[in-house]
Amino acid sequence: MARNIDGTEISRVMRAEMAQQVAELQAQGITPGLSVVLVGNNPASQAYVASKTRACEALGMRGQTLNLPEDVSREELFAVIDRLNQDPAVHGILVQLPLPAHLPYKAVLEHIDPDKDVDGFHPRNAGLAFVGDPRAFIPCTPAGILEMLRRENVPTRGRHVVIVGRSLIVSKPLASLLMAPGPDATVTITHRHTPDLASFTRQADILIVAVGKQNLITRDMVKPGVVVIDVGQNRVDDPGSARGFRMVGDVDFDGVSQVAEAITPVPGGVGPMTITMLLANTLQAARQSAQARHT
Ligand SMILES: Nc1nc(=O)c2c([nH]1)NC[C@@H]1CN(c3ccc(C(=O)N[C@@H](CCC(=O)O)C(=O)O)cc3)C=[N+]21
Repeated sequence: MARNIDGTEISRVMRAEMAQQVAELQAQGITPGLSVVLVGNNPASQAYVASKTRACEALGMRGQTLNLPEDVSREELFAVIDRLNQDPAVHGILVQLPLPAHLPYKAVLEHIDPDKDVDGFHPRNAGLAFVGDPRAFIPCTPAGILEMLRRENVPTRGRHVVIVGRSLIVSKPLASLLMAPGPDATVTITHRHTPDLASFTRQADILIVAVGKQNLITRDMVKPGVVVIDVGQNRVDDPGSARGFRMVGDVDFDGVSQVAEAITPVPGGVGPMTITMLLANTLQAARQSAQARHT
């Protein structure tokens, strides 16, 4: 039976460490602040944004949400971002994705000051991360997965990591981080056009799944002893539960647990770690802005 990798518990430890660092900054007169821009009223996005700002406040940081109407124009959204870019009390800016179709999300992400881009989605940060420059903000989900592997003593050197999915937000930065000196993994990325997915996933020493499809990975598709990281966040109807739904990942947890060495649950795995790394990036942004003012 697989060991559970508990993202909630790792997050609790990391957030306690960070609360201490926030207190130290506050003693210097700096309160780290995150502003989240939410366009429209998608219930899942509203829930994620609320948990991000709540996590900020629990650490003694400022968490602010700017909720803009679904039909906001590109110019109005840019003006809001300009204002946050210029506000010295705002250290981190996050524009919640996905955006409505009429808004060009790449141009929007490029409009954020790269020094406040705590998501790490601005091309400058993506490029810095790609070349291994420590000044980059690392996207929160990849950073959270690396931190989990490190803290759970999962070796990566020379191991075959198979990543299912090719997203800009998770898979591409994660592949580049895992193959870099340090982690030293051998990395394969598969995606919707990869024939015979199982022939790849069965080779994985570490299998990372970031697609958004319930039960994509079943027990027959993994090698005994594999470490499985499930990035999926899928809602399934559950009329008996308080919210009317429950969260599941992309992996058939019960089946794959029979053969895996370790596995991250959903909820309580990668999700909380993503939020923890967002807090870490906001703290880093606040520290760097303090340093910039002293030089
Ligand atoms: N600019 C931007 N940055 C993001 O980082 C970003 C985004 N847009 N858009 C959407 C995705 C999704 N995402 C999640 C983070 C944590 C949980 C999380 O903590 N989930 C809980 C369960 C949540 C529940 O039960 O409702 C868990 O896995 O334990 C979920 C989803 C960040 N995203």
